[in-house]
Amino acid sequence: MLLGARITNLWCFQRPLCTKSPRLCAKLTFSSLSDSKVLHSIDADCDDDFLPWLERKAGVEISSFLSIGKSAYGRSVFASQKLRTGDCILKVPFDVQLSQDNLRPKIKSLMGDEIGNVAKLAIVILFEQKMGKDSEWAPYISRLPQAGEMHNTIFWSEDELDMIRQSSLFQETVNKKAQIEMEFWAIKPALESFPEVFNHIKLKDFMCAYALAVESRAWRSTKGVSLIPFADFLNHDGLSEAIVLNDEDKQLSEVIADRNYAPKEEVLIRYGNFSNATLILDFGFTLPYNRHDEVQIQIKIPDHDPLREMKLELLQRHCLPSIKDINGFKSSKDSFTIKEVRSAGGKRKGLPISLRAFARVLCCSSPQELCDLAVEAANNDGRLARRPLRNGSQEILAHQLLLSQMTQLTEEYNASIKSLDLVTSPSMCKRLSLRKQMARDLLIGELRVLESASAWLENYCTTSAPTFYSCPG
Ligand SMILES: C[S@@+](CC[C@H](N)C(=O)[O-])C[C@H]1O[C@@H](n2cnc3c(N)ncnc32)[C@H](O)[C@@H]1O
Repeated sequence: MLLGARITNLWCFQRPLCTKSPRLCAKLTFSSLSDSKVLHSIDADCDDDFLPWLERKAGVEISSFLSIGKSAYGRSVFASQKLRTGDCILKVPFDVQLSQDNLRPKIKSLMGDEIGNVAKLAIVILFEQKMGKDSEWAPYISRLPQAGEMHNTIFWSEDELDMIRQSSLFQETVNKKAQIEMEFWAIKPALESFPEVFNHIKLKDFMCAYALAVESRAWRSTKGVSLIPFADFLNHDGLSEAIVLNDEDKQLSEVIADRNYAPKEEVLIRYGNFSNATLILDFGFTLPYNRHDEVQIQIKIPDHDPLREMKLELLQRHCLPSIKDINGFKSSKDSFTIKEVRSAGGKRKGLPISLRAFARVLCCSSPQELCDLAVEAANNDGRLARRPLRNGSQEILAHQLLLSQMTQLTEEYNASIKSLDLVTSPSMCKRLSLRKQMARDLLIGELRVLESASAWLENYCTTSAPTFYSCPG
């Protein structure tokens, strides 16, 4: 739930930690996941003593409303009594949260500014893990997931990654692995100064601490990023309105119930508005239906286009490298993020304006048309091709071009989804079938986005044609 560096930057979440101001974080809606989930079993063997331990450490009560139990998705948190909307169900003081401040001073002194907060927190985890029972955090650290228990794509084998090659998540995973590796080599010399603790530390260990313990369960905080014991046992529901809030005045993190809960019901929060791609990369799971799914598409100006240089120059002059339009769509040069086109109050929202502008430029067939666009931009807000082209048939052509790209991508996605049926191993293990299901959820979600875009484009091309043709020039 930490920051990530998805291309879109949409996922710059270290987990969205709201500074508390509205008492109840958002409007009240009922979460779909939580409706039917009740306590499977209190994890009596190991978890009955966790909250009392944390409360002793904090010197204050953390929650009288919740208990830890097992869910279909590992540990989870359940209502131990009736909860009402607006109840503050847990409060975790900052001083029982783990951050880079917990780094031993000797180790800290060897870490340069080039080492990021996440890497530093990962070292804290590794250190406390190595201390074993002697760690003052042992009851918490021992409950963090082990390597092999999580399914973030950075842990997928090459064959498994092949299942998602169609999605931009494939490249994001490659980039992420490279980034973690780079950080590991940067900190390794410092760690080697403490052979008694970090003896023979391997990239794999660092990667686990980085991704397992930190990225999937740390929140952005004033200290960079922090692990919030107990709060991080809460599972995710994309429709929940409850999130983790920070109260800087009281120096604690808290969660407010976004609805009523019956005793023993699983309590869920929303980690953020994350697509399945983000959820797999950072958390190692997907939702069967995720309304935040999105697709990265790249559109290139063909090499054989005689106006290529002129178009590139024009785009560079008028389009900033990264643009966020009013609908929250982000894009950079020739790469665009599209979301599901929904009908909002009967009015369809459409595709990102920047993508449509790009297509309009792409469709120009003479230097004069490009000059006209440049003049129009200069006479307006400086942005290129934000309005329908005056030439109606060109406008349709631009959108047909997008439609053909969407159609091609749709076919490729359909083929990838179909080929998942062929993915099997002699004894199809639980891990592979789980990851296959995640790949399916991801691809199906992205396909849904593409299909909605195609439908919108088809409609635009059909319904707009007469209007454009009737007002030439
Ligand atoms: C912050 S932890 C939540 C506690 C976790 N279940 C545990 O056992 O410690 C986040 C992890 O829980 C699991 N998880 C949370 N919500 C989920 C969901 N809706 N579906 C599947 N897995 C989920 C994923 O493994 C995720 O990486």
